[in-house]
Amino acid sequence: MKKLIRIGTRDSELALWQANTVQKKLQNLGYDTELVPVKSTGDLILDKPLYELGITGIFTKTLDVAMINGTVDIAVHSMKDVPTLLPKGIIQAAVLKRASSEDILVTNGPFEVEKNATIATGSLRRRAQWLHRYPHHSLVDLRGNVNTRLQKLKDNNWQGAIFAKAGLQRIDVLPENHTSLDWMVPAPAQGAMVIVSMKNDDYCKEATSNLNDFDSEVCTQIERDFLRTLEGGCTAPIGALAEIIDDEIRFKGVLFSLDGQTKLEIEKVVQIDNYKDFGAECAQSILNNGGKEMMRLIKLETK
Ligand SMILES: NCc1[nH]cc(CCC(=O)O)c1CC(=O)O
Repeated sequence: MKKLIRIGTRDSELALWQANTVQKKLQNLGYDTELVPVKSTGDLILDKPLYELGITGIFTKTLDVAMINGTVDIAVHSMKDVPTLLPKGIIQAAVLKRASSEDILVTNGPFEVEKNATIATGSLRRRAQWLHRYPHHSLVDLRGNVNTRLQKLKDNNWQGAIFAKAGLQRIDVLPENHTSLDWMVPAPAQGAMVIVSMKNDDYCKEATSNLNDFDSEVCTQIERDFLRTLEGGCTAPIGALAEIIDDEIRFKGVLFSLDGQTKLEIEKVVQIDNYKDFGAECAQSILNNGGKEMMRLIKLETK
């Protein structure tokens, strides 16, 4: 029997673009769909850095509740915003083909890294990696959706702000004045969109399975296993990127101290067939080589 699939989404322009994309793909497959935008806590509290709020899943919780209450059937998220442990009863139904995973610096006019500079970002991971490379720079916090952040950059006397390239490309606001930060390790699953559904909803699971991209699923799983094994529910400067090249997966994972001074890093290659425990093993190796102590300090400092 044909059912209406109600697609839950945040109401930012980027979230709506992503949910719209999923809606179109499902409609092309013959499914009936409807978009249901909701406001998330993460979009309402904008005056504090994310890590200070101490809530994981701040962008996804409202939609989890809507799905459990049955007011929406599926939800579309930027996968990097989704906690590594999903609430009971909710499953990852599909990972869409990943876009660019890269971080970029959007600049306010000409910019030379040698000089003193003020760079804006709300992310511990971006902040730590920036300070590791440019210890003489100052960093300021920057929150809000993509358009708000672009506007704040224009309104302030900062030299630049850091963004995920995929987010700017999706809503077509990538400014000309940007530089690629190919040395920065992205957030686990950056650039990937995920659809979640209820575990017992066979109709939606079947419908959305058509949208899954296996390579993106494998790479994001490795990155998120790495994250889950390292952080155990807290927020830390962690980057991870897995890429499939021929029949191999190349992985790079990093853990930084909050001030960016200490960096633990792993780079490893694995055959695709052996990907299952790979992310967790890479994290274990970091934990055994100084990572445990570093995570303990990060937890103390972000409390
Ligand atoms: N936390 C905000 C967020 N979540 C997903 C994206 C961009 C899209 C993506 O990475 O998939 C962004 C914006 C940014 O980091 O600049």
